[in-house]
Amino acid sequence: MTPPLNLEDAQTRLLALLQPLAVRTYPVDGSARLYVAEKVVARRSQPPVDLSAMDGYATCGGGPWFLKGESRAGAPYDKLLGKGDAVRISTGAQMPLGADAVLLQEDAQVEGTDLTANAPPTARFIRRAGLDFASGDILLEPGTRMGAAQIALARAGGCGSVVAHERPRVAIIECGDELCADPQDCRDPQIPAVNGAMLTEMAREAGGEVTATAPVPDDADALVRAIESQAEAALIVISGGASVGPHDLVKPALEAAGFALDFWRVAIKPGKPLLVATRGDAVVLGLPGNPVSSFVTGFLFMMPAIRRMAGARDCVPRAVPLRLAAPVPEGGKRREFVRAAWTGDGVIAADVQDSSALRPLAQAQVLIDRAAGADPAKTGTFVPCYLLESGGYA
Ligand SMILES: Nc1nc2c(c(=O)[nH]1)N[C@H]1C(S)=C(S)[C@@H](COP(=O)(O)OP(=O)(O)OC[C@H]3O[C@@H](n4cnc5c(N)ncnc54)[C@H](O)[C@@H]3O)O[C@H]1N2
Ligand code: MOO
Repeated sequence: MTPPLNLEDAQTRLLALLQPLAVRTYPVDGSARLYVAEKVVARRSQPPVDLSAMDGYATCGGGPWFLKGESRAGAPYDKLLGKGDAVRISTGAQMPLGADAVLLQEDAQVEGTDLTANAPPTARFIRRAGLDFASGDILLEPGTRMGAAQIALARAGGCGSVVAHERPRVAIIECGDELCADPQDCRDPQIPAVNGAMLTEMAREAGGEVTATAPVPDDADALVRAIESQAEAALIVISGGASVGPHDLVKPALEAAGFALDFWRVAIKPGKPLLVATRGDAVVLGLPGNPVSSFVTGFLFMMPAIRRMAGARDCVPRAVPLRLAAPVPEGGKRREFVRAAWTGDGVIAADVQDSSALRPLAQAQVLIDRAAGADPAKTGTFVPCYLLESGGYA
């Protein structure tokens, strides 16, 4: 048996098997979780003209001023202001020609058409044309993930569509005789199947278009049939049966279906018995069945694999240093991904780190990356952490 790979080598091997998918044009409003394949370029400037950043008065020169009219958002005042002139102005309304400052409404005194100030007007409240971007600027680089802010930016730039990679088709197969599809109708010794639903969410978050099958029994033929039925998928993810027991059938089933093993086992905890196999262009990712092992390997391997096919610039999660709010013991034999909760004061590792324990996982905001054999770390130490809500994709 070859020794387990280290994490980065295993991720590199998996990603090298996959290519970004074809590109097409998508309406910008439907582009969430896609990765742009071509630069998104501004077709207009933002703001297109100088605007007021506050409600108040656009003024020209020192006061007092004579109020000549109003500039509202969408309805500008279209005459030139001379010294001593002012107009009422709203946030987002165009600065009239000749105006050089904005007087805050709170600092203004108005009597009829006479305006005086308790504090001087300032040019700081003018939002200059092109402050955000100018026409022709690159708004989004290829490989950027479309999300709420990116959709807003592309729209602001006058773009109605983006060119992005197709969503990778991902098939998720969970296996085990003990698994029951309906969590409400599950009698001992059956257990509710959780990994399929969990990995489906994670795969969608990474940009995949997911098909999940009902749990497959621990039977090599049934598993082969399930794999063959998903032959259209760019990535087949199998959860469970990846270990060494007599009912751990994934490896033999894959061999029977003509897949070649690329690698098996990675030196991480949880998640050691991960496997990758290929047949032609088809790639199978076999994740260990313990739910937390499936989650962690889904996070470290499945999501990056999907991002790679979806054309992401950065595929693997990125760690950020966070402060320990409680000490952690020395690292074990394998590099460990420790479930931890974020408090205002820092991160606290959960007491229970068993790879079957879903409660500490669901209460965690981060995974602390603990090197094998790391020294014990005290409160206040900064440790590398992966943020779970963003899929570790910063
Ligand atoms: N002799 C050895 N035994 C084990 C080793 C080893 O090296 N030598 N590795 C252990 C490690 S580490 C892991 S992780 C597990 C992974 O095993 P499998 O991938 O074969 O997973 P299963 O045996 O199928 O299931 C493990 C556990 O998780 C539950 N499970 C599985 N799938 C689901 C699901 N979809 N939803 C909910 N729960 C699920 C299953 O009932 C088991 O309790 O192997 C160790 N053993
Ligand atoms: O690697 Mo297993 O995932 O330790 O439980």
